[in-house]
Amino acid sequence: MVKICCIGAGYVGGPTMAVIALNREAMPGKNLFFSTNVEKHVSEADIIFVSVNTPTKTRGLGAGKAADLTYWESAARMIADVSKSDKIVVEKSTVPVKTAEAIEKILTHNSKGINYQILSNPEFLAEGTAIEDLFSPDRVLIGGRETPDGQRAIKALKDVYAHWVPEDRIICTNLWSAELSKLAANAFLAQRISSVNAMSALCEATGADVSQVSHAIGKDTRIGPKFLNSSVGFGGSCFQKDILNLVYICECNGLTEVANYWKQVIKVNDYQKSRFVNRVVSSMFNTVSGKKIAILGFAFKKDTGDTRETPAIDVCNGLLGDKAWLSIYDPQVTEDQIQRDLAMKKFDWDHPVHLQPMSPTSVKQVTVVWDAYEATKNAHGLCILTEWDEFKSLDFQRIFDNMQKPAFVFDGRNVVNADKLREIGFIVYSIGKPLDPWLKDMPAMA
Ligand SMILES: NC(=O)C1=CN([C@@H]2O[C@H](COP(=O)(O)OP(=O)(O)OC[C@H]3O[C@@H](n4cnc5c(N)ncnc54)[C@H](O)[C@@H]3O)[C@@H](O)[C@H]2O)C=CC1
Ligand SMILES: O=C(O)[C@H]1O[C@H](OP(=O)(O)OP(=O)(O)OC[C@H]2O[C@@H](n3ccc(=O)[nH]c3=O)[C@H](O)[C@@H]2O)[C@H](O)[C@@H](O)[C@@H]1O
Repeated sequence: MVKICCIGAGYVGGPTMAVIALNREAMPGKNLFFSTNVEKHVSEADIIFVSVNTPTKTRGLGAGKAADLTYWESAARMIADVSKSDKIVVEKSTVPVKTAEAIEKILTHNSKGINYQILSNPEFLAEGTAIEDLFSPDRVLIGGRETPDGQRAIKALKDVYAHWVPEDRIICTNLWSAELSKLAANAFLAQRISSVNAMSALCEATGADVSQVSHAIGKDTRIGPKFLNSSVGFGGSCFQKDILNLVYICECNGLTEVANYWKQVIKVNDYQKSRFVNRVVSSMFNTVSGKKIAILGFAFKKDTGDTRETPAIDVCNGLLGDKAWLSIYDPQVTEDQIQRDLAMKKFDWDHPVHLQPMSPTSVKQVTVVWDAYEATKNAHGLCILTEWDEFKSLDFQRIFDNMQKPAFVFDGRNVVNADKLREIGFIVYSIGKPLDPWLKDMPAMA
């Protein structure tokens, strides 16, 4: 029986190993172990997955763009140190194109006669749907060397997935295609959101409604309906990181135009967040200084407590920069996390916790509460930054009664019924929707 070990038990490594284990034995649970004795398990394994962090570099060459492969390299060196038999090493982390070549060099230069085959097997799961995505993936991608040994390694990994994934969904390619396809998939997905968000600004300027536009274009089977929801901006641990990485690789290959093309996806995302902040401030008489503003939702999307690169961080920091007082409510994010996020430097979050900066001093204009009604009490405005279902069924009359007047709602996820809220008396801004008369007269966006 093939023995599998995974280095890195985070969002990707943990669920991936659980699903592989569940699909191999009649008695699931007896074949899945979590251990810190990494040397022992690596030396016993036939196939070693590596799903450690690959954050954006914060210092040195390529800072702010290139992937930091420190954790990957240390995993590879450890594999080289402890291995006594041939190994298949699987890149599960998202890595720059050609990483396999670097890993191969580290392993073979320390090989003691052991044969290593490196495979690229990127992961496409999304958070909140990880188990469904792993059980029923659109595709599994395996890249390897085009040598007989490389092809044998591909077959060995294919056999692992073939326990539950139909064969026609397992795509085998060369190494570089597999590595690049992961970056390309995330870049295309993020590009769709930036495209619809760019349209949202034009919708506001013209009286078009972005939901109607999305619906109309999504009906074209060549475009398709998914991933066309306008928002305050995309977040999450990977879209920005992977596009920056792609941009860096293009630049290193002298492809400036291609790099600039993809950079624009991030620029539009940043524009969308600052556009939202500008809307809030300009609507409220051009100042939010000393005003209480409720923030409903802090996670980067609903059904997760994950705040990595959440647009809420930039929106909150933008409002704090204008001296607002924020009262934040998210059903799954803790006060400690929010305080850390608002004080942390860009990209520091994507390192193992023990390597992150010590607990920062808390931002004093921020309070975190466990109830949307508490958050909105006496507030001048409320901003919806995550599309939690519970925000749709809030008692907005009660909220209105307890807010300062005029009372503003800024819906960054298009979750509330703007007409109903206007009937109650709110001034409502919904991303990409025809503007409230109040907002029409306010200064145009930067
Ligand atoms: N989060 C997601 O939804 C997806 C992430 N990815 C990619 O997968 C990779 C991992 O991402 P996540 O699982 O989200 O990260 P994570 O931060 O949740 O997990 C990584 C884990 O690796 C551990 N680690 C780091 N160095 C180690 C070492 N030398 N030995 C043992 N453990 C070590 C860390 O302590 C951490 O627990 C990244 O490259 C990411 O881009 C790919 C698809 C989806
Ligand atoms: O490489 C990764 O880490 C993963 O990144 C994303 O998954 P994830 O970040 O978990 O979440 P998504 O559902 O893709 O959402 C990302 C962001 O885009 C936003 N979004 C999504 C869809 C949409 O129509 N509009 C929109 O603004 C979400 O609110 C969220 O902030 C991809 O969907 C996964 O395929 C990929 O494996």
